[in-house]
Amino acid sequence: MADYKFKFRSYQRKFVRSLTTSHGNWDIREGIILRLTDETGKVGWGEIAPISWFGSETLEQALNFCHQLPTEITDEMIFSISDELPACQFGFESAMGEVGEQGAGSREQGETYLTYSALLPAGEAALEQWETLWQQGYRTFKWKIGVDAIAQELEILKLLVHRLPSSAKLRLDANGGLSYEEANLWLGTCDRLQANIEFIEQPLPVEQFHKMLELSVFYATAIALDESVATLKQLTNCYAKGWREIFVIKPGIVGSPSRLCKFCQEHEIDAVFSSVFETAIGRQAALQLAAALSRQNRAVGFGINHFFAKEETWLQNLCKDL
Ligand SMILES: O=C(O)CCC(=O)c1ccccc1C(=O)O
Ligand SMILES: [Mg+2]
Repeated sequence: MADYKFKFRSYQRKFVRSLTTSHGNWDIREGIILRLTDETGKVGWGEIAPISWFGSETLEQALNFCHQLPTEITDEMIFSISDELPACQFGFESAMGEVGEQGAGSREQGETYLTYSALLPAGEAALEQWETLWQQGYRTFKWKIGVDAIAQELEILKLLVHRLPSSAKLRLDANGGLSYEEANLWLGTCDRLQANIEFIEQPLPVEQFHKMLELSVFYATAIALDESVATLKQLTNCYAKGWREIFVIKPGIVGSPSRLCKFCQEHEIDAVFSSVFETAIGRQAALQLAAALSRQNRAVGFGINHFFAKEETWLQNLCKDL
């Protein structure tokens, strides 16, 4: 049983280009950095980076939770954080894990074996951007769909597939923004293209799970659930209802890392780990989980650095002040 001194601070970070999805534009990432210090003075950092439009708690709920905690907390308190606050479960539990770690370096290891998927800008800009990312070494790309008119997007897809080297893999992410007819059109097109389309991510809204299950049987192109499995409770539910294609796991919002590990060890799911646009603190903890739990060589969706300015020192300054 350990006691920790607890401190936190909220942050705001502007994207250099907005993240455009079928939900609209996202321009500023807001989150919370937290610090736990044990009796011996060992420090662990954690990050709470909710995405409420995706199914996690809101930043306000996370801040309220942090404010009502005492300045001294125990691991019991951390393990009893409500399932309604999945991003908080991740932030506190990963900070606690860091305090308990054996020494620097141990956590860096697994990450070197991961391959990364780069997020392309939505729309036509993808046709230009992929090349820079290819030169940086990326071989898997993700493009957002369901943003513009479908006819226009299907044209861009054909151009993109034509231009990408044949060894590249492409993921299409609809963020739940397609109608059933559009989903059929996308999946049918992907089946016919005979290109390296790795999967279509979350074609339909969360409520239409059974339709996605049908589509996953009907088409050869794989489907990955994302919004449908945003939290561990949803993930467990979709698995129980028979989902056996791909699961996108965003460690930053899925909930308790230890319960996620337990689930992944009990069920051999095909998982793709993905970023929530967290800072280096959350990213480190998320990638550690990805390295431990990834199977089937799925690239992790953490190739998102080009959405932020380079050489950012604000995080170090924030940590120094905390
Ligand atoms: O998964 C990736 O490759 C990049 C991350 C990403 O797309 C994303 C980032 C923040 C919020 C939602 C999403 C998403 O997958 O829909
Ligand atoms: Mg997605």
